[in-house]
Amino acid sequence: MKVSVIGAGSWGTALANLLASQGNDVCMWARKPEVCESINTRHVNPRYLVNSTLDERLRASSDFAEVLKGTEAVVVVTPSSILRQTAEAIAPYITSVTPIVICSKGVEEGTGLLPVEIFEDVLGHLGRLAGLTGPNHAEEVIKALPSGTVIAAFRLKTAKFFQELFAAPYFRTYVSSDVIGAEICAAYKNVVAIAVGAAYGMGLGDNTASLIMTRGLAEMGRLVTACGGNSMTCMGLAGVGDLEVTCMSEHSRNRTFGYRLAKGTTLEEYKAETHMVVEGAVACRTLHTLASEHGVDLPIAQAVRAIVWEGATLQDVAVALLDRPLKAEF
Ligand SMILES: NC(=O)C1=CN([C@@H]2O[C@H](COP(=O)(O)OP(=O)(O)OC[C@H]3O[C@@H](n4cnc5c(N)ncnc54)[C@H](O)[C@@H]3O)[C@@H](O)[C@H]2O)C=CC1
Ligand SMILES: O=C(CO)COP(=O)(O)O
Repeated sequence: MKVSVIGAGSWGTALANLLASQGNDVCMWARKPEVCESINTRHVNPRYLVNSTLDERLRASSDFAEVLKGTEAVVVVTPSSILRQTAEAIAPYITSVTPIVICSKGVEEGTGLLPVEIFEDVLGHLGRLAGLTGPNHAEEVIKALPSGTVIAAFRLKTAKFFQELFAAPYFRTYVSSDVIGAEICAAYKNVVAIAVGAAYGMGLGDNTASLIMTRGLAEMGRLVTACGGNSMTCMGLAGVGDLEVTCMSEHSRNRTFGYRLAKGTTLEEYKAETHMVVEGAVACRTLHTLASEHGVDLPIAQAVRAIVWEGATLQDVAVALLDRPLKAEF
């Protein structure tokens, strides 16, 4: 199948490589021509996953027309902050029924829209849209280490289309009809991972990490339910699965950023050092829009927001969180 992957960061590269290795005709869009040149000639992405040799059949271009010519499926893997501009950029080159799966994790600033909703807003035709999310660090998928993921779509046929497309011996794909739940979990777990990383950075222990993860999961469930999603999604790969890997893995940018934050590194310094997105740093702000709209209290997300964007100290925020009124667990 002719597949277009939009975005050549770590996750775009790993997914494009997976699809090419399964025999698909894959062309990946990268912003920088030198990245395309390196992928096409040396089969290496010079900026992300630099130690991996990519499938020789994988091609790259910085020209949307070339990448999307004759495409039968589009895989979007840009940072969530540019999803709207990505949807607008691909619009002239796709048909009104081309299936699109969005693999980015986040919530739109200002509107509170989820990735699939942003694409619906720009391109219409909700039925051909899907979201892919789960505990999937690119660093492990590129090495073909077994992973599982969830493909959520409002239309089962679309979810099954992408389930078949991505399925590989080491990549197990599940379908779900809960797009809202899956995409809220995806955005939310990154925020909790920053809090866990920060706790470790402050010298706190595994009990603290577990407390943050479990109460973070409770917050996630409240928001998913309030927004019309299925709270059971929080118990699956998109929820607790991804929460666990992002809070605990050495590969997690969000967890590492939280750790470094506690040691005095700012968001700008961390991003300049790694060239990588830290989606949770934005999501702690954008999720607030959704939470306020639905009257949901999110103390952990609020704490992360106060530290990252409002200059609060970790110490003060930790004390305030622990000082909240005592209550029943559920
Ligand atoms: N890295 C991972 O293991 C996973 C990442 N994701 C999600 O996938 C999305 C992409 O993440 P990564 O691939 O990790 O990102 P990354 O940090 O590895 O790379 C970001 C990519 O976006 C490009 N980019 C940045 N600003 C841009 C702009 N204004 N216009 C066009 N391109 C721009 C960069 O050049 C780079 O190719 C995020 O939403 C992330 O949460 C989801 C699952 C796993
Ligand atoms: O979404 C991810 C794993 O599923 C990636 O998380 P990080 O951005 O924290 O690395």
